Amino acid sequence: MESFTIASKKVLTLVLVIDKAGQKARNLILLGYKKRGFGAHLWNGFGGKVEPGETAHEGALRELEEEAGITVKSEDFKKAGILLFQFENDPVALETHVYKAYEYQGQIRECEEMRPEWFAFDDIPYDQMWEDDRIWLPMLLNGQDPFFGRMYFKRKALEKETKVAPVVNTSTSAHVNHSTTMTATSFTTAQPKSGPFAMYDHHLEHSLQGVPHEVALDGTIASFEN
Ligand SMILES: CNc1ncnc2c1ncn2[C@@H]1O[C@H](COP(=O)(O)OP(=O)(O)OP(=O)(O)O)[C@@H](O)[C@H]1O
Repeated sequence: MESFTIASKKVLTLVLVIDKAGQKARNLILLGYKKRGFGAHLWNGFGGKVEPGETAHEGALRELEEEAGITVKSEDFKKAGILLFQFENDPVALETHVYKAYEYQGQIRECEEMRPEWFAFDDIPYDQMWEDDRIWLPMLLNGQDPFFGRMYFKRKALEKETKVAPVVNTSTSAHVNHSTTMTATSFTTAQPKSGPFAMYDHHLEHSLQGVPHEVALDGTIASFEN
C-alpha cells in the first residue's frame, strides 16, 4: 500500500536562467544535462542541497556558479515558487525552492556534474526531464508565478531493458571505403526516459493567496523569502 507520509525534508534549490529575445531572435532557457547523481541523464535547472547556515537564496546562487559558471546579482534573482516532492514509502520530502533570473554575469561552462545548453521555449526537452517540469515550467515561463506545488512520485516498475538500435552506416555510395567493417552490435540501456520515478499525483497553486509564505513540516519552517 502506498504511503506518502513525511517525517522530514531536505531543502533544495532549482534555478532557471532565461534569455528573453534580445539579440537572439527567440526566448531561450538555460538547462543543464545532469551527468551523474540524483536525476542523472535528465535536463533540469541548476541547483542542489542548501548547506547548513545558508539561506535557499544563497544556496541557489552558489549552485548556479558551481554548475554553470555564472553569477546573478541578488536583485535580478526572483523566487518563482516552492515545490514539495514526495516519494512513495520515503519519509524524506524534497522541498525545492525555485528561482528565475533574466540577467547573468560570466561565461557559461560545463562542469563534472552538468552540461549547460540553451533551448528555445518551444523546444524544451520535456520527455527527458522530470515529469513535474512540464507542469510548472510553462507557468514560470509565462509569468504565472509564484507557485506552490506538491508532487507525488512512485518508483517506476522495472522496465524490460530497452534495446537501442546502433547507428549503422547505410550509405551505398561507391565512395564508401569498404575495407572498414562496422559491427552492428546492439546495446541496452536501463535508463528510463524521464527518470526512475513516475508522477502519481500533484496539486499546484498559483494564486497569490494559495502560495504559502512559510511551509511548515514537523516543526521545520521554510520561509518564502526572496
Ligand atoms: C522529483 N522531481 C524533481 N523535479 C525537478 N527537479 C528535481 C526533482 N527532484 C530533484 N530535483 C532537482 O535536482 C537537483 C538535485 O540536486 P543534487 O544533485 O542532489 O544536489 P547536490 O548538487 O547538492 O548534490 P551532491 O553534491 O551531488 O550530493 C536539485 O536542483 C533539485 O531541485
